[in-house]
Amino acid sequence: MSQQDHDRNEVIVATDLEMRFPRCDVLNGLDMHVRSGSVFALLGENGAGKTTMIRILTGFLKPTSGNVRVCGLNPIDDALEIRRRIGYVSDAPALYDWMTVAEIGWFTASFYPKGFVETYQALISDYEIPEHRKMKVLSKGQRAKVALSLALAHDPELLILDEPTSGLDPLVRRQFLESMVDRASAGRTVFLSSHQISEVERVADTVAIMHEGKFRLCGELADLKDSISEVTINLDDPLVSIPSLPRPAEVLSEETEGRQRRMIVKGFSPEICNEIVARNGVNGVRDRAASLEELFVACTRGIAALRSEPSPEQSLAAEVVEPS
Ligand SMILES: Nc1ncnc2c1ncn2[C@@H]1O[C@H](COP(=O)(O)OP(=O)(O)OP(=O)(O)O)[C@@H](O)[C@H]1O
Repeated sequence: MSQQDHDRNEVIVATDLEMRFPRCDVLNGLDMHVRSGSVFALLGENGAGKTTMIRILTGFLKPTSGNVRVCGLNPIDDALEIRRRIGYVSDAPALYDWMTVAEIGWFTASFYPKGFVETYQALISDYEIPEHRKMKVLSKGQRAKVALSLALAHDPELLILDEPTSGLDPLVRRQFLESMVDRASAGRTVFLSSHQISEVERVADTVAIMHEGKFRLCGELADLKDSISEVTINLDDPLVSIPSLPRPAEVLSEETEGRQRRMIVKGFSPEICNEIVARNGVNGVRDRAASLEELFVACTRGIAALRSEPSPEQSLAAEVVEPS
């Protein structure tokens, strides 16, 4: 790590990252800080740019602009050194099909310090994979286990995983997730992208939700869950309009069903709740902590809904009802 990153205890630092492909802008000024000793989970819809981000971190792709440091190194200038220091499993690991499970371990060991083969063999044996079987005849899950073993065998300070549990059966999945938490407790860092929200909820301490090329939300999972609520407002009349919530509340998504308005709100408080309850036409307000899945939907689909044109019914409400 560079002295500066080291002082801040950050293993990945990205600032103002932009990635533009012809006809497709994937990253639009993204900032990211990953604390060492954490499990950092990157969530996003299909095509949000998770793999693109990981390819930039691992030096396979040069960003259009912006700065990125991984373990204090520049992924383009120091790509080989970064790949030696980190462990990386892509969403479609390229493994030499003509080699056996044992041979691929010996081959990969030549790029790493002593001790690699022994650790690799121990992991392969834990996963119950026959050493002398050829890679090309392994099942999808067995290949995923070999790829993970190869990425873990040099005990990297940073492990980067693109969709790590796809192909693993529930038992191995659970074992694997627990081992990621153990790594973080031992001071190692795990950076993973995933669609499995319930898994992320179990293992991650920091979560980032990517949307339109930026992090729409990023923070410690416990803090995000504490600061974001699902708020349900019951109205006397479906046409009653509710003026915007006072600051610091921020509405991430909103939907109306009859007389009920349901919002995902950041920074909701008992004071704001009392203020809404006191308004004319409001029958009651309920709030509860939002789940990670609700946050994800709010930050992706909900944003589009908030930006879309108001329905004729909503416009009418705005015209005919004066806020109290
Ligand atoms: N080399 C490329 N040239 C042009 N467009 C690309 C290239 N690589 C990726 N893209 C586009 O960038 C966008 C983000 O792709 P990416 O694979 O990073 O998404 P993702 O979040 O990993 O998606 P998924 O969850 O489906 O795996 C997509 O629209 C994809 O088509």
